[in-house]
Amino acid sequence: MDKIPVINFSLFADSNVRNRQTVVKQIYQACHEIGFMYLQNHGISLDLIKQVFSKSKAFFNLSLEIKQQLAWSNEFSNQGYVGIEREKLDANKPGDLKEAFNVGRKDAATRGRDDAENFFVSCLSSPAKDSCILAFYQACTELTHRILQAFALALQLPEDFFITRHTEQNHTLRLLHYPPVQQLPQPGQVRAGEHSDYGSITLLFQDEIGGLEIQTTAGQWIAAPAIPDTVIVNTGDLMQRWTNHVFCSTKHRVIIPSDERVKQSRYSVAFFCHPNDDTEIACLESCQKEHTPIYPPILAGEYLLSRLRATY
Ligand SMILES: O=C(O)CCC(=O)C(=O)O
Ligand SMILES: [Fe+2]
Repeated sequence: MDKIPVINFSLFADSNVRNRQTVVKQIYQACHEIGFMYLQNHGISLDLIKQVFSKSKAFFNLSLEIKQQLAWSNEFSNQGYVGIEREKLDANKPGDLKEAFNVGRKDAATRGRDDAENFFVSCLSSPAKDSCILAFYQACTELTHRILQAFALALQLPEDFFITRHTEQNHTLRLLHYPPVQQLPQPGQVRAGEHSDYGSITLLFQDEIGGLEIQTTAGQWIAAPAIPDTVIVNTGDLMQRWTNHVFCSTKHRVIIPSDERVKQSRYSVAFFCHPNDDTEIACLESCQKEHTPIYPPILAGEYLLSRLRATY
């Protein structure tokens, strides 16, 4: 598959079992062959998405000083502001030309929140305090649950198999801003370095600027432009481990536009869906037909921490 499929997700809620089964098959094929898809009729209100983008713009417009008061401080909470060039999604390349703000739901005590972060939570300018951002977090959680249901059916598992392992809301909602590129980038520097995502599924909403590319199994980079009224869904590394590569976690990156758009900001919003920390990610039985387990079992929480440590 060298094209990202567009799937009408409303049919998954259809009372007609055949229609439902058709969507499940399309999702299986997309995850198996390319690891990315566009979902139409995903159920998240366009108005809410617009509001989130405008809150994001307002936040990134704040002074660096204010944003730094909300700085990301450790991989345990994985929350807060990440400045330009701080993160290297591709560890071998210069830092990414982007800034980000991570919003999580994780209970403070279980992730060892320190005093600085208590300050962050109480800070009024924090998007993590915003009701529209929290409503969006909830809407994304619900959408990922419906997708996880389809995944379970696609893999011949009980319908609630993945949902019951995603109850802690360990997910991270990430606002992203790629500022206009005014200076010559360092060699190999891009807006977001080549990487695959760490968790089970990612939802991605983007503006019209473009630059997102994904790598096909043949090694070719193809553009993944915004398609109105759709959300991009991709499978992450934990899902790839769980399914023994039946579902693939595909490399992607955000390049610097080679035209006038280089002078414009790009905004996107990603929702990284993660299993409960104590979920053992061990190769699913229904995924052992083609080959024996590729990876040893690992706990989801430990895996995520190791990946975050490697990128900051
Ligand atoms: O901004 C985008 O379009 C992609 C961002 C991304 O891949 C990520 O943050 O993992
Ligand atoms: Fe990504």
